[in-house]
Amino acid sequence: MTDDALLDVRDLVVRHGDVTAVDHVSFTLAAGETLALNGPSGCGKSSTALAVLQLRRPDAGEVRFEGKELTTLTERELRPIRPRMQPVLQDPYGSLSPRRRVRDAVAEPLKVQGRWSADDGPARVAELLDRVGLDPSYGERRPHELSGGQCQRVGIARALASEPRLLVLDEPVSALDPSVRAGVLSLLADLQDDLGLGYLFICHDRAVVGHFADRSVEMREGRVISSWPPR
Ligand SMILES: Nc1ncnc2c1ncn2[C@@H]1O[C@H](COP(=O)(O)OP(=O)(O)OP(=O)(O)O)[C@@H](O)[C@H]1O
Repeated sequence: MTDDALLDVRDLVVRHGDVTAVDHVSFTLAAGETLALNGPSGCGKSSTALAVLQLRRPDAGEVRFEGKELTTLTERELRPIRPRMQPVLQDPYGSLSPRRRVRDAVAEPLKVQGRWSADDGPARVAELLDRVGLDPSYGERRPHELSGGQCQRVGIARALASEPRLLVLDEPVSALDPSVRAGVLSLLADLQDDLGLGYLFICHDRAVVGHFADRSVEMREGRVISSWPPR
């Protein structure tokens, strides 16, 4: 176990009925680093991501985040930790409520976590939108009034509202037009530089992985079959 790891996953196992989706997977991730989970459809990437986030409790193994073992914690004990590890999902529209304005989607984590005040809450939302490259006037829009790339930026702003240390990015650019992918990846790189975030970056596209990740592990049928650079 490495002391300076932001995330240290050991022998993770996730079963869906008879299917072992994740079969003794181990990896570490440091703050400020991007680790890609790469591999074909069905190899267990999303199951790994959900188990890291404790959105699906693993069947065995350890998930140590900021030095704390999460798999043995109760839901109540996890509550203060959850904001610090945030997912960003593939489908930018699906992760936002269609009826809710952008400003309310970004404000929600602040309100739920008791960090909202009428005095400075709206300014914080405007600042978060600006941080992801959106004019604060976009706060008045609803998801269907945004492009896919803008919508994904809102998803990132919403994740940042929780002041996370780790983003679990599950195919964050796969649903986007090739022409807007580079912009979103470059935003993620800037945010990582500025905030020292760790990224667990799930991606099936090797070209994107090679360009964006510091390290990668390749999965097949629930197992890690290789890692780059080699250990
Ligand atoms: N909720 C579930 N119930 C039953 N089986 C599941 C469930 N989720 C995943 N699986 C199975 O577990 C295995 C791993 O799936 P998982 O979604 O983790 O892989 P993936 O690499 O993320 O695939 P994709 O890139 O298509 O999302 C697959 O065989 C899948 O069918």
